[in-house]
Amino acid sequence: MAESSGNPPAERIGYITRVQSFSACHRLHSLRLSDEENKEVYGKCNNPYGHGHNYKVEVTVRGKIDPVTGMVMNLTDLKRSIEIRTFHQTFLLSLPSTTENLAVYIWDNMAKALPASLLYEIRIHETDKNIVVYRGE
Ligand SMILES: Nc1nc2c(c(=O)[nH]1)N=C([C@H](O)[C@H](O)COP(=O)(O)OP(=O)(O)OP(=O)(O)O)CN2
Ligand SMILES: [Zn+2]
Repeated sequence: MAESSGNPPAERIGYITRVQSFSACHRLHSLRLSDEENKEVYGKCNNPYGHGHNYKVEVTVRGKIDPVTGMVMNLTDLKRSIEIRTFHQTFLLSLPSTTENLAVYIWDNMAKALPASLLYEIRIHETDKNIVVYRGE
């Protein structure tokens, strides 16, 4: 890539994303609702036998593109952080296993693994049509 001469380039902000897939079975159920209320709220997804999804999780970090390395962060390091922090643990079932709660859970784990303020977004594809985004708010 050609480099221009003159003033140094302005600070550039980039977003980089690593995708991780996994399969899991779940049942939507809240311990704070009665059996009847659970059926009412979650419908077929409250079936006691559960059902499975092929989840696709996108972890996006946001940061300055280092002028020397050309990277926001090394994607190989991001990959390792995701593998270590996120998917070798069991999702706590004290909460309903919605994709929203899963996104918050993954956010909280990734926040422990990444440099402060880099983590930008967790995006989960529960199915091709159901997508949840969490940005730590
Ligand atoms: N706000 C949320 N709503 C629902 C969630 C969730 O995580 N957050 N999850 C589900 C279920 O997990 C369910 O598996 C999804 O059901 P559905 O949308 O019916 O998905 P299908 O693939 O069966 O739908 P098709 O459109 O027929 O392909 C429900 N709600
Ligand atoms: Zn489901």
